[in-house]
Amino acid sequence: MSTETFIQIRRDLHQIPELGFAEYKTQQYILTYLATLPSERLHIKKWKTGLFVRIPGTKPMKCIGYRADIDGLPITEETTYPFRSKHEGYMHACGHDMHMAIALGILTYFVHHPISDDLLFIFQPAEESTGGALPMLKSKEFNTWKPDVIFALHIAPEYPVGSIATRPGILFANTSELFIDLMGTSGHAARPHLANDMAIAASELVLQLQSIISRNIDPLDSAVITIGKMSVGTVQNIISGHGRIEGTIRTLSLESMSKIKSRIQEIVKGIEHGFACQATIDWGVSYCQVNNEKTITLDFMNWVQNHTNYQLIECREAMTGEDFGYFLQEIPGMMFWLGVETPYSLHHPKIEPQEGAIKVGIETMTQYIEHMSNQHHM
Ligand SMILES: CC(=O)N[C@@H](CCC[C@H](N)C(=O)O)C(=O)O
Repeated sequence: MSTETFIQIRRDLHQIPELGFAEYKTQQYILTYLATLPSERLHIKKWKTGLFVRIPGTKPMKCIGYRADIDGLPITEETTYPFRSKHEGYMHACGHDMHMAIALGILTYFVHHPISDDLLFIFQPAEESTGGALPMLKSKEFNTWKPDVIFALHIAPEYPVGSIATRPGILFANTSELFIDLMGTSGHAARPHLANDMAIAASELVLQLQSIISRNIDPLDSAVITIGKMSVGTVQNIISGHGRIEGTIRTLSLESMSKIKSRIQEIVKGIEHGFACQATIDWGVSYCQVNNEKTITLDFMNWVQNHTNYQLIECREAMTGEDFGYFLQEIPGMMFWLGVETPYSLHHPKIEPQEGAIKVGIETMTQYIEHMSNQHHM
């Protein structure tokens, strides 16, 4: 099967982005594609809007897992593509369309080229929001087919096509969402002394939160607090009695995560006192860090360097989050960045990953899986 097939698959999937646990068309698209492959080689289990696909090996000694995330983002697309999203307000802006096309390319190769070991492909919902990895990992379906080793990749706008970047140990950060509601008293814009304005309290809170990273965290231990959304008020001449900020916390250590959370609680208490308002904090969803298993990662890195024409980059940790970290807590394995060079970042409405990377992803993983399987059958 040629790479063009998987480029087309990526373009088809690009047009139907769906949010976490609502990936109905995406799941159906993958199932329809799988139905074109020899059915005796495939065992398929649906899990919510995701899928597990197992390819039995000829003489299995282990099961090798490969995971692709499948959800899109609530972003209005601004690319120049003729195959833009048909779902207004939603976009594959984090490359999950590429991830799925590559996974289907690897899967298709092994349907036609059997290896000794069993393979498990995981099409995982909701990476961008509430996290599909943890419940998928706990599911009966997963546990009957649990792999012994697991891999995944993520596209990387900052690296050239033909490059692969990774490192042993932490690759992606710990994350926690952050939602804070502030309750004051609304009122007439001309009578501020009779109201309690949460626009001022929320603004002050956002600024104070920024001091945590610079003043409370060890400068050698990176952390991020980003407030991505702030909402107050209804119209310009009504004082807002409610303010809400929504953000995310990223840390490389769990100590920094708990330090940040306790500082946020203290600062929010200060805002309550200072502005005579009531506040609630909701920590939302947390992801654990992506911690690449050392031996497997070094073997993969050596193999890329010595057996492919691709460029291996030993990269630094990133403050991005990935619930693939939960798979790596239970199963040894690793994740890597796949270069797709584009000037726009992940989650940008204009991001156009270079499709040449699809071939790189498929070739790298098919050949490495074959190497891994042969190595242990000698
Ligand atoms: C690869 C990537 O961009 N992942 C997301 C996932 C984080 C979701 C999480 N619920 C949060 O925002 O805290 C990211 O934003 O890094």
